[in-house]
Amino acid sequence: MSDATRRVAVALPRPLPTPFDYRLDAAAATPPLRGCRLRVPLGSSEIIGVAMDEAGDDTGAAGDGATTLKSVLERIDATPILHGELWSSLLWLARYLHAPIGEVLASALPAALRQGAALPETQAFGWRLTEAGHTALPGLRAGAPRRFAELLATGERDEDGLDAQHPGWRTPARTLAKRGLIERVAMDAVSPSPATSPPDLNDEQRAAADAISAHAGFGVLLLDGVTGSGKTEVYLDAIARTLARGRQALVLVPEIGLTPQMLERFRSRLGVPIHALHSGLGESERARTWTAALRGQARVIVGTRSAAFVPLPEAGLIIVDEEHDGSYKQFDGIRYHARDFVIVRAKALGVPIVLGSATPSLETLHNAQAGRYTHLRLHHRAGAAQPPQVRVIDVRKRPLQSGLGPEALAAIEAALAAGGQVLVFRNRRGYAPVLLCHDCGWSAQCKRCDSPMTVHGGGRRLVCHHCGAQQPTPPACPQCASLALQPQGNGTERIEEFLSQRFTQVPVLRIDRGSTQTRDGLQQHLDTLGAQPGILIGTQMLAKGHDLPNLTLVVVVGIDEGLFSADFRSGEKLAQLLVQVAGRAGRADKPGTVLLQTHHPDHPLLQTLVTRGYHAFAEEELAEREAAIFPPFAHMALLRAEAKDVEPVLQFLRAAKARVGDVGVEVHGPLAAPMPRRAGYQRMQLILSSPSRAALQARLDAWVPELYRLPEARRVRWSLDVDPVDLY
Ligand SMILES: Nc1ncnc2c1ncn2[C@@H]1O[C@H](COP(=O)(O)OP(=O)(O)OP(=O)(O)O)[C@@H](O)[C@H]1O
Ligand SMILES: [Zn+2]
Repeated sequence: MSDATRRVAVALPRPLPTPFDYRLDAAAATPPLRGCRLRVPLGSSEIIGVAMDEAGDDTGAAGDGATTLKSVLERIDATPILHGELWSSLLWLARYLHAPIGEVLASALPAALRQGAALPETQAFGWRLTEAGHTALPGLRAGAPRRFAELLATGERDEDGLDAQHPGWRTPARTLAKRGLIERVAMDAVSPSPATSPPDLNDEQRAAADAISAHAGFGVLLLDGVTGSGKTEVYLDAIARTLARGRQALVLVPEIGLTPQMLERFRSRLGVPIHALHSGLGESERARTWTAALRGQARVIVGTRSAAFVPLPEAGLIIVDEEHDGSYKQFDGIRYHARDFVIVRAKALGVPIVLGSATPSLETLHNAQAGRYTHLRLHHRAGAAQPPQVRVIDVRKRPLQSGLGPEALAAIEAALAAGGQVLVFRNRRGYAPVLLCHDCGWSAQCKRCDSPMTVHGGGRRLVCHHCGAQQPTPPACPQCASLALQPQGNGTERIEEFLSQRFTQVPVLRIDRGSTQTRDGLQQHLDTLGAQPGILIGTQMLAKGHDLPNLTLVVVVGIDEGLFSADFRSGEKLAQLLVQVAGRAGRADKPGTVLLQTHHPDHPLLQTLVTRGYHAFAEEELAEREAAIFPPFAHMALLRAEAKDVEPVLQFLRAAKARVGDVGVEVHGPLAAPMPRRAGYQRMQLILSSPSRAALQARLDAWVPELYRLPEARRVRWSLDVDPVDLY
């Protein structure tokens, strides 16, 4: 190797335990190199990796191995795109999850950058009314140009926001610009121009907002406020103050919480462009937002799980809304928890982080009780709204029609007659959960999963919700040829069918993943309903984040299966869901009622929740978890493995188990996964558990590298999940 080359370790987006070494021309190796993307050969193809360090001297390897090192094909970035706090936090994440560093670094990058695209142009432009425009506005003829001018009169608008919220804005803009009534401006040249002013915060909101702003450095604050208590107003106040200090704010929201309405509320209140990051965006838009954050141009970033990876060079505040939400955990690939990761980032950045929820996770409540988090409470609904009245309805021996009892039907009728809207909540998509032969007992099972197929399309189709397999409903029973095939139980489709026949005078809308593919679709649905009386039937898509002022009745059906699930977190999840759904009712001046239909009216979870509330439930649940030594009183890691046959899975997990050792960590398994077969794969797992996070981490440090070397590992697909949220 000549003097003109250097050696560099490159992290590749592959399940490899360590980076690979490559050669790099000295001319291309000038620092700063660490955190720059490099195009390198791998096997017979090319791949984008990230330089792990400044290029080193290659003399140590000269002569022997060095000649076999392949050369870097291209250095993509002149300066690092991953550096500073984000770099060190990602390294921490890879160590904590015991995940390949190259995969962790790659998942922090938007797909376009991961594939080697150059950093995009990020200068944002917007439009504003000129002085001539202000003068001319009252005299403009009615029409699109006037409407656009009126919009700009409420404040400058950035082009991205216009594209998203006012498609078709360019034509009227051209007309107005020609007459000198509006002008195009670089967005960082404009000062915040809020179009709406905040309500007067009540005392609890004020105290919470002040407590957040009083935090100069790192601190975790739990904003624990009942549904409709005005948590969003507290966030907005804290973000406005962050912007005034010249700092960036990052807001994480659950997957279904990021609606155009929510973005518009932020934009109009804060008066700056809001940079949204979610899976509905195109790749180039995501890369642009990420890069704008890297350059400090994006001041407010609102995004779902993966927004936890945006660079924050001028960070001032991080907020996690609905911190208990399951969508913050990534379920495949790099299994990070966005909330937990941004807590680590906030600490490294030295900024406060707010975790908001009406139903905080038990982990978070436990941390607050231990004094690690500041606990801020909002006990009351904001404005004039009252808490909803919750009633448990015993439906044992009662006649049910598509799952609805007489009390629920009477209540729906009364609510509609009074001009209100009704939400019927059922957390099952499709027509019916099972297709059963009434003559021989046969039921339709997925061929590839240990699960029944769900009936869809009014009974015409069978769909597996686990692997996506589909088929037409058989005309007769495949086992006994009888024609007595009956859909059993009720999904949202069937409830919709029944209610739309029964209440013909009002709109009946079903909102679930089947009927509503996009966030905007959901909003369009809600817009068609407007304020008129009507019925919404929904899954958990409708459980949160929506403010429907006329919603006065919520009926919850089919919760009983959740009461008896084996998963240790199922009680917590059910309680959170019930409280969040109930929280949709009576959010404005009309009082709300919630009916919980059940065959188990005396179940302790329901009793505690209804008579004493979520926090009393959480206390009891925490006591049980402590007694059983479950999280948050223990820390877990799950080793999952799957293959077409069960034998190699067992061999791998047994070999892995034999190498754990027994210091400070308990190992359970190999156990079948709760769904032992899925999409044709046999699935099993080992559970590692320890009261000490440090002890568990120390064990994993030694153990995981060994797993890569096990010969048995080659015959299975395996993955490690640190802090699993469910055991599937
Ligand atoms: N101080 C206030 N005075 C009057 N109205 C308020 C005040 N704060 C909030 N509101 C209104 O109360 C409603 C609920 O507020 P917000 O959406 O902020 O609640 P939230 O706690 O985030 O709700 P959830 O967790 O249930 O989604 C909104 O319509 C909001 O405009
Ligand atoms: Zn299946």
